[in-house]
Amino acid sequence: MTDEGQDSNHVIEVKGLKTQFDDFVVHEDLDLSVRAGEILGVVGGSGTGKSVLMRAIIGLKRPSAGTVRIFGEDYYQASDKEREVIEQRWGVLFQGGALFSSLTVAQNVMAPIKEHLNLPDELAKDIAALKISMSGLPEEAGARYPAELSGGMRKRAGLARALALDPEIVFLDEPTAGLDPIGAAKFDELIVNLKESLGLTVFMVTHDLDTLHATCDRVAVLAEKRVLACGPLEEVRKTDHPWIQEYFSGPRGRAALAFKAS
Ligand SMILES: Nc1ncnc2c1ncn2[C@@H]1O[C@H](COP(=O)(O)OP(=O)(O)OP(=O)(O)O)[C@@H](O)[C@H]1O
Repeated sequence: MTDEGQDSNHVIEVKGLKTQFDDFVVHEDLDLSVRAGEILGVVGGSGTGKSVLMRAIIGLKRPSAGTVRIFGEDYYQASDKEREVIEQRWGVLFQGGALFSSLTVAQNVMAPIKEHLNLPDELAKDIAALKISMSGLPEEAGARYPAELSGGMRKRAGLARALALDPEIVFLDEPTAGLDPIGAAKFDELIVNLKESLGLTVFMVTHDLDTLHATCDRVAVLAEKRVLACGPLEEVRKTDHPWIQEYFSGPRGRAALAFKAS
């Protein structure tokens, strides 16, 4: 079951995607669309290719077949200049934050601003401070180095950097992995607030069932090299597939559902 169809409201459209490492095929004939303003959660068993899919969409893993359209543009057919324009319209939070360890949080957030926008230092600093605050970090966190932050703070710092250029799409790779349940729930809340206040589209790879319930408008399940089901969680969880049944209706899936209902 997928509810893809044609929709001019799609900001990401992946069609017939094939990715591989030498002879090892990760995705084959994969279709997926992401609608403007939604939070789409991508789930699937370990090694099903969630991260590789995200990397294929953001230009870090060239597909061997298929198309990736972002904002209506064919990303892999675009010129370098066109690609640069597209890339400035998204932000990425990699697992672990991927911050520069030798830079402070503020300098990390300023890095994309300085690289892409020709702004005076003072203005870049003010923008960085705003993004740090939007990500729920105290002002003084800007002066700290990544190693001096807790895991949850590092995620927020990574998010501040992902928001640096006022993106329309944010890609999140397992944003709540490694956070305690309270920290994870707060991060979920932050993502939903940012989506609502900024109109962000969010593409999120996650294993976290509570996050899926708390944040996602739709869920895409990766299995058998493609998107096996995509739609609202209540519909996807009814799909008759062993992994989907195990994942959503196993003990942890039932607990997440009960938590949501409480
Ligand atoms: N650089 C690489 N070279 C070779 N194989 C790779 C590379 N990156 C990923 N793979 C393989 O591609 C497959 C999909 O990897 P990917 O990291 O996307 O899985 P995933 O669904 O995100 O897994 P997990 O939930 O465990 O993080 C895996 O079998 C992995 O070993």
